[in-house]
Amino acid sequence: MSPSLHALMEAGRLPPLAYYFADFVARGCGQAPDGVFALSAALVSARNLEGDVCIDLAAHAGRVLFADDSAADGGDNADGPVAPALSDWLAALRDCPWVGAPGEQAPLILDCGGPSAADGGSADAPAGSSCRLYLGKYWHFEAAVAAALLGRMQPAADLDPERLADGLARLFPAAVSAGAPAEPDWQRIAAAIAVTRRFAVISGGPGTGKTTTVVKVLALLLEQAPDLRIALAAPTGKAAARLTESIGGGKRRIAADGGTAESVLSRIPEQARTIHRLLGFGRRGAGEDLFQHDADDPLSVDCLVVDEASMIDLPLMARLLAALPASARLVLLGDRDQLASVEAGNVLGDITGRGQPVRYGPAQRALLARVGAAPAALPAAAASSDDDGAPAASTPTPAAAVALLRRSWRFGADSGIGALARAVNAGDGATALALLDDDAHADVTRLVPPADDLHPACIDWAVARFAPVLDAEGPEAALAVLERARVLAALHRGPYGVEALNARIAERLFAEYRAARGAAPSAGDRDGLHHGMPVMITANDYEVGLYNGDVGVLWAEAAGLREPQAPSADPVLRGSGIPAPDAAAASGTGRLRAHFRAADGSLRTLSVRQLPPHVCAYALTVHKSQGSEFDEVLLVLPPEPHPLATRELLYTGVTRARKQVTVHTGADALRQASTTRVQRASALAERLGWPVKPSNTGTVYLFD
Ligand SMILES: Nc1ncnc2c1ncn2[C@@H]1O[C@H](COP(=O)(O)OP(=O)(O)OP(=O)(O)O)[C@@H](O)[C@H]1O
Repeated sequence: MSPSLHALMEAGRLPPLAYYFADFVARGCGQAPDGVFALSAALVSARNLEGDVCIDLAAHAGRVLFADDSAADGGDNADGPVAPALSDWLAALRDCPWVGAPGEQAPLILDCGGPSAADGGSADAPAGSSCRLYLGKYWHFEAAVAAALLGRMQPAADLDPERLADGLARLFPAAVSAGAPAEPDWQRIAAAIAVTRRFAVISGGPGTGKTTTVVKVLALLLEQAPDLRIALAAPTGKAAARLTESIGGGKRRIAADGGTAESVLSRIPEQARTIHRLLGFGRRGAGEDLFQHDADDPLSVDCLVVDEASMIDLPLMARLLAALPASARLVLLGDRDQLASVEAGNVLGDITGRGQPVRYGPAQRALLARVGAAPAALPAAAASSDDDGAPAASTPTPAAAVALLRRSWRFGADSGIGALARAVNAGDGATALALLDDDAHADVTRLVPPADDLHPACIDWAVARFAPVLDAEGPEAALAVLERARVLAALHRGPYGVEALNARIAERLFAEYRAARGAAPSAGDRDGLHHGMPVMITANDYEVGLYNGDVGVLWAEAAGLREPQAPSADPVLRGSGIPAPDAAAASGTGRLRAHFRAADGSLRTLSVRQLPPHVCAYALTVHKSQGSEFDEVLLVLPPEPHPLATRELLYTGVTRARKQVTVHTGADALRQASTTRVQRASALAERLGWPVKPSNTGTVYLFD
């Protein structure tokens, strides 16, 4: 007999949230607690927590669910519940009043309207093979995002093509921005797409010039419409700060080149905000983020630019689009090959076709040629032979809104990081391994882990980079030191996870500080916090104004020392490697305060008692590192292949490094990660009109 949902939860194979949701809805509509409906609800909820927007029933029908990943048989554990055959499953779901049809309000929604990723959309697939089951509100999020984007897919009206062609020629002079003679100027093409369309995505790897291009896009738009109201946003405070900095840099470069009038440049804003701040301080209602701006109170903007779009999850994208007036332009910047958002969805990946080649039809190519942005014949990557004979596209395909930047200006031909990122992105584990192991590239190295433990050099690496934080002159300088290097890991738990890494790094730093000075660094009065420690916020706090992913540093006001104490008996504090502060001793030292860099670059200071939920951040998960870059990165993967160590994770981790990356990995683990792709179930790509295909190779980048 297969275990009950309750037993699965107790065994850690079903998240409690998924169990309680399934139990609640099954009871609510009078279904058996372990019946098909409860099982379906538990599966949808559990998959949603893992990032899927829906489940494709055909992909699960007849299979063991909630298999034990840690089982010796590799997870194919026969004692899990088995999903019904597809036809039985559909009949049971259709029989249940709490399973709604598309558009209805219900806890679960069954949508059999689209093609299925599981069967590749073949015409002779069995009936029902295209059925997806959603948590009700996620169906509505997905439908709303698709509708809002499809509503913006037509080319922009009211453009002066001659003025645009002139502006493109000024801002993208061929000698500067085209690379090798045969290579099209992708930045110019991207700019032309973004200006001529109401919705555009500019996707590219690190240093491919996304921000450089978008500043020129804004200049071109302002040359067309001087009163355009522009807003800049990013998903995290860190990403917003970087966007602010890059936009400022881009404006200065244009000013130096004289590409446009000073009066135009002065109207390009530099200040980027977090999406949460842009939408207005919200509150949490019924477990959801609610914002001031929505469809009833839309944003006062004509053009919104959002950076790091790969980090935007489906619910946030739905809320952002709801608050954006239908007439406003939207330009998304990001890297479609990076990891998807932490929460459910792979919005940028879906919008850009899940790694499929981007092919422009005749209408798009004619438009680009008209504004002088397309060479007479775009190469195969941009123009497909199979659309040559197609009728002029009256229905725009989503590819028309997507521009891929393929040349990195940051990583030259001799850059190991660039070559490594390219190899990983192409799924070429053998080349990636060779790059890490040969001596030709000093900027990429590998630490070969011992069989069953972390290589001790990992902790040495971190201590060498973080010890200077404790000697910094103040919190500003400490943040600057912290921003230079980071340990990134694939996992949370176990010897290779961020929890253990943080504990070991903190313990060593603490011990070395005490050995050198005869006193421990100042500690806070809770949670093992101490002077010089980086912290990352893990939940949005609208009142305090700190958001998930923000990183700050704890700093004792009068960089205080106190007497060493015995290690804590408290398991939480013991886990952090920090002795428990005794209140009297702590009060005699400098008071610990937390400092964060605001989006405008200034420092925000608050007491540790005001800190929203947070974790120690010497080591971060790769997911949490999105939107940040560091000079040096140590990327810790488990020595053996692991399902969470994927190509997207490896690529994202490697490309967080600007100057040096060290990868802690076994050879098989690296090869396997390079070929394992993240597949999140969703129908957004198909809703937007992309053909149903599993994602294939990542974007290929050209280097100097
Ligand atoms: N066409 C170009 N010619 C010369 N240098 C360029 C060009 N485009 C971008 N660069 C330079 O490359 C660097 C990266 O550009 P930019 O910041 O715009 O890239 P990005 O894709 O936004 O980077 P990030 O990975 O930080 O998001 C900048 O120093 C910029 O000046």
